[in-house]
Amino acid sequence: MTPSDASVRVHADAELLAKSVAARLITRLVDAQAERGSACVALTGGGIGTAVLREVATAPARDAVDWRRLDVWWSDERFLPTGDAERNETAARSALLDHVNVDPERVHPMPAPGGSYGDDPAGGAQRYASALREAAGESAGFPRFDVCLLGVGPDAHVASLFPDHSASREEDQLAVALRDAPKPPPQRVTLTFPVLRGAREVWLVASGGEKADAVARSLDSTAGGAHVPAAGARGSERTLLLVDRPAARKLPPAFTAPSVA
Ligand SMILES: O=C(O)[C@H](O)[C@@H](O)[C@H](O)[C@H](O)COP(=O)(O)O
Repeated sequence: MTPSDASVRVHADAELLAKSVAARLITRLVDAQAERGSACVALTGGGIGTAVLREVATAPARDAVDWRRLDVWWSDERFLPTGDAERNETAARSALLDHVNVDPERVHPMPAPGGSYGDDPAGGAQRYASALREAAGESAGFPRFDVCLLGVGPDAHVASLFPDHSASREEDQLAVALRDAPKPPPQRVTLTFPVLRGAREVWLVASGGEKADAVARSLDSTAGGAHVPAAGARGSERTLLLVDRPAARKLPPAFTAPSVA
């Protein structure tokens, strides 16, 4: 299936961006549950990604989502002990998951050191890939996320897919380990592009002027995901680039008028 081109929404500042993405996420999950009886989301880490989850937790319409019928995955994780403050899982639980009635059996954190695979992130990546396959059943190969939420690094990385890293060129494994991530901590587990691109919708969320270059490069469909990961992250049905005005300042003028006041 041809990846979808990105549509851009610009909001005045980071707070309004986080609130807007939260409202959009609630509506998207409600629609998915109405259409298929359940919804499936992949969360990310980082400042704006976690801010979105905090806004979901306090949104008036929060409980329009049937939290018991939601499957929660992660697109990447820092390979740190469970409960470590630097884990994306820890941030997501604190921001949202501990405040809503999710089914613990349907929340799938990425592995931490000390599991059956020991302290090897590669073993953790293999374990997560097996969990993805088990959840999808034989036919699909891995779950199709209704929304794959991704932050964007200043180097245009998404999840833990960094420019020109071997993980960003991986097309067979569903999840891989890094031991040399440019963004600390160095040991990480990440989904690969085939899984991200299997999402119905990919949402790239970025705030702040330091992301302006990466945001502009993310629209370059000729760049290729290995060199510009944000340009390779596309949903099978829809891709949204959701940014605040500072992050949009290097986009073509047509995009920089805010979608809302
Ligand atoms: O583990 C991580 O750090 C994230 O998964 C990473 O991909 C993050 O989303 C981006 O680096 C943007 O982070 P900020 O929004 O904090 O800039």
